[in-house]
Amino acid sequence: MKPEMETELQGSFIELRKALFRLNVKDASLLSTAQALLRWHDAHQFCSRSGQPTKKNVAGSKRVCPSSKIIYYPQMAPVVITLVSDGTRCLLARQSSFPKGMYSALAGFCDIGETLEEAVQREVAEEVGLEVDRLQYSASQHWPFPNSSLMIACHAIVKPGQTEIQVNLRELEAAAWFSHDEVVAALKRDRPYAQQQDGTFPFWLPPKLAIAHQLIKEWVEKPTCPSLPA
Ligand SMILES: NC(=O)c1ccc[n+]([C@@H]2O[C@H](COP(=O)([O-])OP(=O)(O)OC[C@H]3O[C@@H](n4cnc5c(N)ncnc54)[C@H](O)[C@@H]3O)[C@@H](O)[C@H]2O)c1
Repeated sequence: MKPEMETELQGSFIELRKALFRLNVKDASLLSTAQALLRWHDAHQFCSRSGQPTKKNVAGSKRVCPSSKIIYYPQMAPVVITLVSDGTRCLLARQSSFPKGMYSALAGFCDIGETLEEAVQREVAEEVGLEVDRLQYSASQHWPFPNSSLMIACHAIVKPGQTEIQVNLRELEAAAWFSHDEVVAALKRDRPYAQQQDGTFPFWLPPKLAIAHQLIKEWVEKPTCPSLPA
């Protein structure tokens, strides 16, 4: 591990986020994995059955309770992230906690017992009131915020006639359809945080490090998803 990354590991959660955005994608992935493991060890120092201290193995890949013999392994929570399209536009949303002006794809934790397909359909229905089908897997990513998540990214198309968004304001601040040109322009914005003269912030997209960026870029390159079955 590079010395500057070891230093970053000592930092707080906010510092970690800043560090990740400064690094290239590969180093950021290493850093986020290391930080996630450190946080997991810190949060699993005691056995949930015996209450006794657990012991880390030499590799740091698990913890064992000498009393109950239970072995604890680091875990990741599966999260689906979906770029919904109607064939010509894509649907992006923002939470009030996002940086001003930033929109992303729809994301949500999988419920226990759900398939990925069911999780995508439930999350899209819950967040924007739309039914989707024709799912296409894109890629996956480890994501350290707030704890370790396995982001599973896919594209989906709304069912015919299903384009009216009903934003669930308990989960989102806003959601909207964006044209291809609007998304292309947003991807080119190099100083997204800059406030405009009228006090508003321009529409911008997650940085390259986030799998949301990759999903959006894929859609820009193939907006009609020709590889999806008709
Ligand atoms: N890498 C990316 O491009 C990208 C993009 C968007 C979201 N994300 C991540 O995806 C995750 C989910 O996104 P979101 O918008 O639903 O996040 P969120 O933080 O709004 O979480 C929604 C709710 O899920 C519940 N929750 C938290 N941890 C859980 C867990 N382990 N299992 C089940 N439920 C849990 C909580 O009640 C929380 O309020 C977040 O960790 C977010 O950081 C990553």
